Parts: sequence; structure tokens; C-alpha cells
Amino acid sequence: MTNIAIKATNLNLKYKFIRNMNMKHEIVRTIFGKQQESRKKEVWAIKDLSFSIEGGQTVGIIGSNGSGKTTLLKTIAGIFKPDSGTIETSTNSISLLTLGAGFQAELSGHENIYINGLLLGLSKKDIDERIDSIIEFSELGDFIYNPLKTYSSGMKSRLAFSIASQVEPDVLLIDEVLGVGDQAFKEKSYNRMKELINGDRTVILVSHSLGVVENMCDKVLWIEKGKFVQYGDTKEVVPKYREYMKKK
Ligand SMILES: Nc1ncnc2c1ncn2[C@@H]1O[C@H](COP(=O)(O)OP(=O)(O)OP(=O)(O)O)[C@@H](O)[C@H]1O
Repeated sequence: MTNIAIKATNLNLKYKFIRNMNMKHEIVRTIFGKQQESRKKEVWAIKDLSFSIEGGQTVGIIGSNGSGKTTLLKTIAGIFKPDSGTIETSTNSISLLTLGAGFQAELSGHENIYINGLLLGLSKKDIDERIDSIIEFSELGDFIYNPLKTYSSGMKSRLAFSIASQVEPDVLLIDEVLGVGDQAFKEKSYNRMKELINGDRTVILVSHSLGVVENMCDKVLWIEKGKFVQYGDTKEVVPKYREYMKKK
């Protein structure tokens, strides 16, 4: 794979779940003798998707609600295994930047930095080295020693972003994490994201904010209902997507 960081070939992924039959369904079935619908359902979230992403590029994934963007990101991260097709990656250093995984309400912000940091793939030593800058970035001051349950949701988001943005893998996957906290913190986190994106790192960014995609991404992958629509330069793909959304 010459300078190809991620190559997806004929990816397919389905969710399987059991439909909940509640009391209302049961009564309707008893009175009207309706045949019981199958309780097992399947949703194909990704259908026959193929694409390649060059190393060092920042690529946005766009598409309507439910088009499969988050599922695709989790598949690239290795959290989901495709039902068929393959994902090849040129590095093992891939992280999905998620906010607040494993946060514990009873523990202090300080203790949560360790739990969340370890879950994001940092070592204890990495966290020891970064803890001062995490606390400083979060602007929580002495609040960092209070239990998380006493934080406002904005404070929790700020702490979560401050930890997550310390992870610096070769391939960074980002799912709509920009824009947490108040206006000043939003700007700060946007700038931090820009720092993470600059340089040699390959970044894949899922966002509904076309402004952010236009600002940050070299290329864009557009998917609808799990299927490939277009992959190309941001300047070409985003206007077509805007037109499509207007007509929808
Ligand atoms: N845990 C799940 N169980 C069953 N179906 C799911 C599950 N998660 C997602 N889906 C379905 O898979 C499809 C793709 O969902 P996904 O969350 O990947 O889309 P998305 O493009 O990220 O959506 P959004 O823009 O609304 O965040 C949708 O039809 C959704 O209903």
C-alpha cells in the first residue's frame, strides 16, 4: 500500500437486534389475531463500500442522518468487525477520539483523567507526564479534585476534550467532538484540533458541520444509506452534497 493509510474493500456491516414486543403489541396480536412479526431485525448500515485514504490527509465523512458514518468510523477503529469485506491499515496506531468513555460520577475529575486516559490508550506514564497540561487546558482549577457528579455538563465536556486531545496516534478518527463548552472553549478546542490535524497525521472526521469540513478536510467521502456516493476534493464534493440536502 504505497502511502495508502486506509483501504476499505467491499465493506458490508449489519446490525442484528431483537425487536421489543411491548404489552400494546401483545394485546393487538391477541385481539386481532395478527401474525406475530419476526422479532429479529437486521439493518445493513454499510453496503459494499470501497475507498482508499492516503497517509497524511484529513478526510471528512459526510451524509444524512443514519447514513452509516459512525458505524464506518467504528469499523475503521476495529471496534466493529465487518460481515464481509476488508479494512487494511498501514499502522496499528489508530485512535477513535471519543469524549468521556468510562467516566465515573463518584470519582474526582483528577481520578477520571487516569481512567479515561487509560481507556483512550495512554499509559500511566503518558498520563503522569500530561496531567498538568490536561488540567490547565480544562480550566477546571481546584474543581478537578471534586467528584464528577458535581460538574455541569459543559465542565464534563471540557475535561473530556482536554484528555482526548492528548492522544496523538498516526491515524486519528474524530466523531463530532468539536464545539464542546462555551464560546471561548469552543475556539480553544477548535485550535487544538487544528494542531492535531496538521503534520503527518492521517485524520478522518465525521461531522454535520460543513463549515468545519470545508475548513479542515482535504478530501471528503460522502455516503448515503451505507453506500458510496462520492469521494474527492472537498471543494467538489461539499457543494454537491449541499445541493442534494436542499432538494431532500
Ligand atoms: N446499535 C444499533 N443497533 C441497530 N441499528 C443501529 C445501531 N446503531 C446504528 N444503527 C442503524 O445503522 C444505521 C447507520 O447508523 P449510524 O449511527 O452509523 O449513522 P450516522 O450516519 O452516524 O448517523 P447520524 O448522522 O444520525 O449520527 C442507521 O440506520 C441506524 O439506525
